[in-house]
Amino acid sequence: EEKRWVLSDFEVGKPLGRGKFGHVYLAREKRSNQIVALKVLFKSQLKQSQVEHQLRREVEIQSHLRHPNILRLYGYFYDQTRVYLILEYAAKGELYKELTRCKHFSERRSATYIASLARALIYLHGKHVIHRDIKPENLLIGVQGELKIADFGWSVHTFNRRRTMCGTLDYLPPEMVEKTEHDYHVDIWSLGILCYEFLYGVPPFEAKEHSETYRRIVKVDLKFPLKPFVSPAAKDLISQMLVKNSAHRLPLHKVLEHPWIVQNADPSGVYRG
Ligand SMILES: CC[C@@H](NC(=O)c1cc2[nH]nc(NC(=O)c3ccc(N4CCN(C)CC4)cc3)c2s1)c1ccccc1
Repeated sequence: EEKRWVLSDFEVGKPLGRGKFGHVYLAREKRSNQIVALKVLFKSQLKQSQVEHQLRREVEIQSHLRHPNILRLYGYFYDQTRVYLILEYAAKGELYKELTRCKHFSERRSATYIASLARALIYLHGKHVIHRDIKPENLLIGVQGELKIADFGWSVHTFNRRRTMCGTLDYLPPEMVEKTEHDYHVDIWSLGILCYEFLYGVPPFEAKEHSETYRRIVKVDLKFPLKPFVSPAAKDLISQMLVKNSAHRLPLHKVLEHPWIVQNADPSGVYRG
C-alpha cells in the first residue's frame, strides 16, 4: 500500500475527460497490466485556488472507501508541477453525457441509479463522510452499467466538525450549535434533485438567473411538468426528499423502502437497459 508510484510506472493512453484543475487519462500500470484512470492536476492551479488541503482531504477520504458505487482511489504521487491520482477506470464514461444523449431516463433506470446512490450514501454517512457535491457531472458508469460516485473534492469528514462541536459546546453561540450547514442531510436533498433531473432531464429549480434559482430553492418552488409523464410514486419520493427542513427529509434507508424504488429499481443495482 505504501508503494511510491512514479509516472514511469504507467503507460499513459488517451485523454478521457477533464475537470477542475486538470485532465484524466486512460493508463496502464506496467507491472500488473491493470487499466486505471490517471487524473493529472496542476499544482499551479491548485495553489492559485488554495485547494491543496481539499485535494489532500479528497485523497485521504477516497483512498479508504470500498463500495461498488464509489470510484476507488488506488494511490497518488506528484512531481515538480503536477499531482497524479490513480483512480478506478469507469469504462462506460460520464453519466451526464448519457443523460444529455437520452434527454431523460426511464423510471426503472432512474430508480436503479437512485437506489445505488442511496446505498453508497448510507455507506459514506456511516463513515462520517458527506459528499456535498452529488450531481450528474460527478457520476460515472462502470463496465456493467453500475453507477460510480467520483470526485470527492468537496467531501468532508463530519467527524472533525463534530469533534470541534463536541468539545466545549457550552461556549458556542446558538448559530454554531444550530445544524452546521453541511450536515449529511445535504446529500439527501442532492439525491432528490438528481432523481428529478434523471426523470425530467432538467433540475427542478433551474432558472435563467442565479438569483431566480436561489429564490426557487429557498422557497422549494417544486413543480412537476406534464411532459414527460412521471408516476405519482416518483413525485411522492422527490417531494419527501426536497424538504426545506433538513431534519424532515426522508432518511436514506426509507428511500430504499419507498414503493417507487421497490417497484422500479433493479435489485442488482445495475441498469441493463
Ligand atoms: C468527474 C470529473 C473528474 N473525473 C474523474 O475523476 C474520472 C475518473 C474516471 N475513471 N474512469 C473514468 N472514465 C472516463 O472518464 C470515461 C470517459 C468516456 C468513456 N467512453 C466514451 C464514450 N464511449 C462510447 C464509451 C467510453 C469511457 C470512460 C473517469 S473520469 C475529474 C475531475 C478533475 C479533473 C479531471 C477529471
